[in-house]
Amino acid sequence: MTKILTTDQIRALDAYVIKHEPIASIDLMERASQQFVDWLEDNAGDAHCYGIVCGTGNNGGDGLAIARLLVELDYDVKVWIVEGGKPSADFEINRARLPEKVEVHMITGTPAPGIFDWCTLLVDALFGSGLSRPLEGIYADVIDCINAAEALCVAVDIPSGLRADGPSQGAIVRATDTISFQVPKLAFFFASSARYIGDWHTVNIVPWNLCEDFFEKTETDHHVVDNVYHLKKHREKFSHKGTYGHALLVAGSYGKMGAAILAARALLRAGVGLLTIHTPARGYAILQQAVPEAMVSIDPLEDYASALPSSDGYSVIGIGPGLGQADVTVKMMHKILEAYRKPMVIDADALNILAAHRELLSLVPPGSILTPHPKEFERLAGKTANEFERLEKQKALARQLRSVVVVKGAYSSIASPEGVVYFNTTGNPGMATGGTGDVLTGILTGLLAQSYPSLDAAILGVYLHGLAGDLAAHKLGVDSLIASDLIRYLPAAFRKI
Ligand SMILES: NC(=O)C1=CN([C@@H]2O[C@H](COP(=O)(O)OP(=O)(O)OC[C@H]3O[C@@H](n4cnc5c(N)ncnc54)[C@H](OP(=O)(O)O)[C@@H]3O)[C@@H](O)[C@H]2O)[C@@H](O)CC1
Ligand SMILES: [K+]
Repeated sequence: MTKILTTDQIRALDAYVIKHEPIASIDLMERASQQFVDWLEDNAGDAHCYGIVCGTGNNGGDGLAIARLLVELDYDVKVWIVEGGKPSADFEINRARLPEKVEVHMITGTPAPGIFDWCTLLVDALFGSGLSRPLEGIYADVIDCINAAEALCVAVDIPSGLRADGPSQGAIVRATDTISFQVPKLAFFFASSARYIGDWHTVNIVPWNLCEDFFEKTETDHHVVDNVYHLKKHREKFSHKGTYGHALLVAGSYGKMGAAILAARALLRAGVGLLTIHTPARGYAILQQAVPEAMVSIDPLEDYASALPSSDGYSVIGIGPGLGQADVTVKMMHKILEAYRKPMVIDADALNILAAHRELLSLVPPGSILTPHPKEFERLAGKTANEFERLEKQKALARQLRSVVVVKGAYSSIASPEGVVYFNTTGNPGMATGGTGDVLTGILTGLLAQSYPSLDAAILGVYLHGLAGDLAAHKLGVDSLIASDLIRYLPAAFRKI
């Protein structure tokens, strides 16, 4: 897991490295700029007319060093410096190091439209992590010109105008790519930032072994899930189906039996020992045929689940996919929550029932996993003004329920009962289709059945779900991906980790 640091912590990291490596700050800037140029060469080497747009802080200092390094590689480079603010010491050093042959344009007033027409690639080095207020005036005008230009735009560290740790206002650069130094910023994980960040990449400017101690001692609520291998349990030679738990899946209603099938198949592929599906009577034949490995518990009602014979003996209950919200189903859910004290996986209509009958929230067994998408989360926790606020509400809900709350999205966020958040990095837009959530419920229920601790199950399950999607997309492309493909590629995802 990589820790996501605040801008203050990143500043402290830079200071730590400067002191302990030790390295002069201008040399650290040189290293950052070199890494940036290496990335450009590998990924945008055919863009020959580089326009470097600089502020006068250290982000602008990076820009000037990048300009010099590109000139040394024989690219055509022009520099624009927006005047204002006291130049930083390292900016001044790199200003003096810039070869005389490089054209430097000072921007002192509103720039003319089309000012960047010459460029095929713009490097945004106006502001980085030192942004302290919304950008306006001449800076906003320059940003309008950058955003209007046809050139690709690669941001140094963070798009200018975007705040790393909180909601942004004012003008913001819309980059095609963002190269962040050492660690990604919190804003990178939110849908609302995507149009500014483009694709983000991190480059190391400090060898990890030199800052290991710093990272260990630095506390943060936010992590990136980049490896889950250590979480995976191994299947023992002398194990049997009892070893891997007996899951109960409560899913499906009239017109939504597909959700039950998807969740059940994923549950089995996640390695559960035994599976029983409780389903409305109409689902009996469907499920027996579609999922022969599962047993079926049949509800007295034809179309909706209304009465579970007993929840005793099951290692875990997964509830929600395709369940519907009929009054009889609400009553059944109330009874299950009163009787069952082991962790549950709660999704879809089961979440909507909790949102509409808030008295049930206190009955959620500690250690459960809730998997709302943003709309379901809003129903549960209320509207929020932005994703930073939503993240805080997510942590609060996880603490309140002493459970894991997963808000699904491009970077699904997984909040532990202690309010620590893990952002998942697998998955792709092909997964934005109906049924993929049901597959996730199945995977998580299957892992909980096998006695994975709830947080491990959530981190591992969300990662595997996205990885199965990535492997499927690699073969099939993102446009035609369907939820069943995730189940088909789940075995390969397990093998891969
Ligand atoms: N530290 C290191 O060792 C390394 C750092 N590196 C690089 O440094 C970057 C951080 O540099 P930085 O701290 O100098 O901040 P940066 O964003 O360039 O500008 C700050 C200036 O802008 C001003 N200002 C702020 N908001 C404003 C506004 N709305 N409108 C107008 N002005 C505004 C602010 O003024 P103030 O807030 O003080 O009034 C201050 O003068 C980082 O992102 C990375 O690229 C790398 O080289 C690796 C090594
Ligand atoms: K920038």
